[in-house]
Amino acid sequence: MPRPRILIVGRWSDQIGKDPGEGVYVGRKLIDSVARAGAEPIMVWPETADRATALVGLADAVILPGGGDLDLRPYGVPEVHPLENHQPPEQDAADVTIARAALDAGLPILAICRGMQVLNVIMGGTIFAHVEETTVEHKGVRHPIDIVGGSSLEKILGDTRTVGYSWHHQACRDLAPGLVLNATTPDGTVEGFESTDGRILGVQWHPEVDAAEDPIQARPFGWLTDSALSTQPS
Ligand SMILES: NCCCC(=O)O
Repeated sequence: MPRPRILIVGRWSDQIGKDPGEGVYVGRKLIDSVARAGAEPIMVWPETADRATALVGLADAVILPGGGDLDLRPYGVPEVHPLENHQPPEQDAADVTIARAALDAGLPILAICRGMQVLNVIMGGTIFAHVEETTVEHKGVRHPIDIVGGSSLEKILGDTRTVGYSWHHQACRDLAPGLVLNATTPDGTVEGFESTDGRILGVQWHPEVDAAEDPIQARPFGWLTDSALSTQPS
């Protein structure tokens, strides 16, 4: 069976390239995590919904990676929080068009941090524009989580109750229809969700950061590869 093809939406940066100084990239740890799980990582940067649909048609699964903040104004949040760090509209369009196309195609999706928040709002959920620091530090730490018993996440992570590297100032508030909570931090922050049909896994932390050294953090990529293989024609 061929290695499944996993699309990863690129991240915009003004630190890449010489002229005009903008580029699109995927972090090395994310690429390595996918390859190590037995799949082929393919970076994509769609600029229209039609291109996103065409790209998704070539793939077996999708990763919506982490990154800066989504502009929430198109999703019913009129005020921009002063600490929001919006990405260029092209970044939001790339993530949203691929996410919508993957949902339409029924492809497995691993949504990480920003990707999880993007998926939640486009499916009809809501986001906290800024989460004040509580008893749980959310910036650059590995913190404890409570995992919902019987969830897919529990099957994936087993007995571990500490997430990998986590850095965020926003968080999912109300989950969209079709998504169910699978993990929270002790302060109640949403740390993960999954779809009722088993095709979507969202994690607020970044499993790719520790996946090379920590086999548990590699498991979400194994889950995505297995899910992608199960959708390939036999
Ligand atoms: N909002 C983008 C994901 C990272 C963060 O919440 O800071």
